[in-house]
Parts: sequence; C-alpha cells; structure tokens
Amino acid sequence: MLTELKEKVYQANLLLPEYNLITFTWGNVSGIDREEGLIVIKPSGVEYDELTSDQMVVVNFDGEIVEGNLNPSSDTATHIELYKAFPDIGGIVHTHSPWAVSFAQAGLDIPAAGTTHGDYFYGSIPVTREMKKDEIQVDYEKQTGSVIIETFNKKDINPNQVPGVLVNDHGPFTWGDSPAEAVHNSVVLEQVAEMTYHSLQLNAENIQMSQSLLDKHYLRKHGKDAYYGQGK
Ligand SMILES: O=C(CO)[C@@H](O)[C@H](O)COP(=O)(O)O
Repeated sequence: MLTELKEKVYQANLLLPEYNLITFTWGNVSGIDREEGLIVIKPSGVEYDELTSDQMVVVNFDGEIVEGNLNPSSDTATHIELYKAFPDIGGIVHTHSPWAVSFAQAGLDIPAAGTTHGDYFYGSIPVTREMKKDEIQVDYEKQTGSVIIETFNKKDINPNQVPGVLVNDHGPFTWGDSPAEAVHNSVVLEQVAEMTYHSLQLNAENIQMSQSLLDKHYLRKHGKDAYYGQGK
C-alpha cells in the first residue's frame, strides 16, 4: 500500500540525521495521499539507522492504523490536525533541532531578519502560546495541532507563506508540498534560528529586515502567483 509515498517519507526521514536536525530518535516526517485520505509517518522510537521503507506506518485521519506492524509516531495526532487545516501541504516534519528549540523554549518568534529567512518564510516564524493544563493532560499531541492552527488564524498568517512554527516549550514543525520540501524548510528554519540568535546578540535594535526587501526576496523565490505582498 502507498509504496511510492512510503519510500518518499522514508528518504525524507533519513535526511534528518544527514542535516543534523535530530539526535537519537527525536523527530519524525510524514507525507499524505489526499486522494486516499491516508497519511504515511515514521514509526515511533525507531532509530534512523535501523529504519526501512516498509516500516512506515499508514494511518487514516482518525489516527487508526491502516497498515503497519509498528506504532506510528507519538506526534501523529499533530500531523493529522495540520493536514486537515492546511489543505495545500503534502509533507510535515517535526524535530528538536537545538536553535529552533531555543527560541521555542524562550517563547520567542523568529523575526524575519534577512534574505535567507525571506526566501522561505514571508514574515516571522511564530511561536505558539503556552498550552493550558487540560490541553496538556487530555490530548497533548492533538491540542498541539490545534494551538498551531489557532496561532496562524489569530495572526492571520498564510501557512503556504510561512511553512513552519515553533511549539512553545517543545520545538519546530515545518511543512511543504512534499516530505522532501518540508525537510528543506526544517533545515532553513534551524539555520535562520542560529543566525538570528547571533544577530540579536550583535545588535537587537537592527534585527527586522525591511518589508520591501522581504517582498522582493519572497517574490524572487516563489513567483508572482505566490506573492501576497503587502509591501510597496
Ligand atoms: O517531541 C517528542 C517527544 O518530546 C517526539 O517528537 C519524539 O522526539 C519523537 O517521537 P516518535 O516520533 O519517535 O514517537
């Protein structure tokens, strides 16, 4: 079942250690077949150097295992909520990459400080609010998805333009039109988190790039159709 998507998700998972985005078994990548209404995700707790394509777990939108002998990632419910709310995405990544986690634990957005950021994220990468006790105790992973969606709705952010978020006290989730693109966005997010941390240390007063430069760089990379510039 979904052999081609399993291979794509498997290969995308292998990129996480390759780009030093994870330690041990932290993190996971998923992909979706929207026609079938099925999601393929990394099995929980499996070491990346022991992973195989046929271990990928297939679940439906209720989180039920449709195919697979292993448990799906413990973050599966978060992935499902995001696929439901963001109809254009085809792949999702969660990691504990250290610079992104540093901003998430500090409860800080990653501001758009330069063109590296602006090429991929049309504005700040938001951090979610802290979760409430009942949200944590009842169904943390599903509520994590809900709080991410709440953040984008409240801040009127287009997830196609800002393909990533920092879950407060936890870490980053990124997405894209495929598992591979979601990984690419994870690498960029971690890079801009580190660069922005150092820029803040050097001169916090000068951190925000201009809207014109952000518009130009986002337009240059994503083309006119994707351009939602508020800029001049
Ligand atoms: O954030 C967490 C745990 O805090 C998870 O993302 C783990 O880091 C990976 O869990 P599995 O995907 O292996 O279940």
